[in-house]
Parts: sequence; structure tokens; C-alpha cells
Amino acid sequence: MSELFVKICGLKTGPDVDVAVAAGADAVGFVFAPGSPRTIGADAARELAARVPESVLTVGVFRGQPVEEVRRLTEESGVRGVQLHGDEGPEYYEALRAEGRTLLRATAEHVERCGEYGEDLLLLDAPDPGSGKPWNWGSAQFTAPEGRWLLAGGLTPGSVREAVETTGAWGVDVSSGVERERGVKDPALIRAFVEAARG
Ligand SMILES: O=C(O)c1ccccc1NCC(=O)[C@H](O)[C@H](O)COP(=O)(O)O
Repeated sequence: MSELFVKICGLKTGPDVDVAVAAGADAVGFVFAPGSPRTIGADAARELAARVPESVLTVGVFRGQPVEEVRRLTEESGVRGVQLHGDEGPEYYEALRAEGRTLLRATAEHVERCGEYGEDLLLLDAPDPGSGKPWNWGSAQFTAPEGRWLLAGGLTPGSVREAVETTGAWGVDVSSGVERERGVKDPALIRAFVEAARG
């Protein structure tokens, strides 16, 4: 099996981006959704994305924003992936597909397989994304989707390995669990998370 895909989300500073990349993250996320302590603008994201090597995917995170706004922010920032947390339907993904970006669909609903909406990666997350609250991925009722999917929602360096082993997730995504306070990343936790995730 290939190595677990690890995404570190909600990065706001150059040093934190550098730590995530050096730790071995496969993707880094910049929050464009309004109203979060992690929200940054296109100019800040462009500067952060410029520090990231080609091998690491840069992802803009959106929630309930018009497709024109998503297009504008992705173009201005230069991120190569788009992560959607709203109620966007397949037509929304179709509208973005032509731009050649990696599309991530985040949902708290049960999903049979990745790709149903035209997404490249599926993100199974808590109902309140970025809150650090875990959801019940360990329950007997949970069935993993087919295809490439990431587990998110309240993961920490202490819980991520068990979560991967229990669910068989293809990848993981974290924000709160690598912060020392809400919206402020902790380099040691970023390193510990990536290491623990891959066992
Ligand atoms: O981070 C936010 O504040 C946020 C706001 C609106 C939509 C999405 C948001 N974050 C998404 C993520 O950081 C992750 O994809 C994921 O939800 C992990 O969150 P966490 O439980 O904090 O580890």
C-alpha cells in the first residue's frame, strides 16, 4: 500500500507552511471560507503557496461561496486544489472541473464512493468543519466509501493512528489538532501528527 496522504489545513504563516512541508505533508490548506480564525486573503495565500514545492498540493478551503468567488480566489492565490464544505451539487464541481484543479468534496454525510459529484478526493469530516470536534468514525454503523478518501474532524497526534487503522482511510486532514490555541499552529504538533499518522 502506498504511503498515507496527509493534509495540514488552516495554515497562515510561512514558518508553519515550511514546517508542514518539511514534516512530509502531501497537501497544505488555506482557509478562504469567511468567519474563521484561520481565514486569509488571496495575497497572503499566494505568498504562502509560493513556498510550497510542486510535489505538495496547495488547497483553498471554501464554504458556501459563489463559484465566481471560488474561481477568483483560486486564480489570485494560485492554489492547485479546491476544497468545498458547502451544499454544492455536482454541477458546481462540473463548473470548476475545466480549470484543472484537484477538487476535494468535504461532507459529514454517508457516501458510497469517492467521485459521485465529480470530486477527485472525498473528505469525511465533522458537521462543524475546523471545530476540532471528532465524529463517530469508530462506530459499527460506519462504512468507509470506495476510492480515495480522507478522514478529518478532531484528529490529533494521539488519535490519528488508531483512526487510520480503524477506518482504513486513504488519507487524513487536520487543523485544530495541530494548534496550541484556536487558529495558531504548533510546529511540534504538526511534526508529531505527520509522524503518528504514518505510524
Ligand atoms: O478551519 C476552519 O475554520 C474552516 C472553516 C470553514 C470550513 C472549513 C474549515 N476547515 C476545514 C479543515 O480545517 C479541515 O478540512 C478539517 O475540517 C479538519 O478540522 P479539525 O477538526 O479542526 O481538525
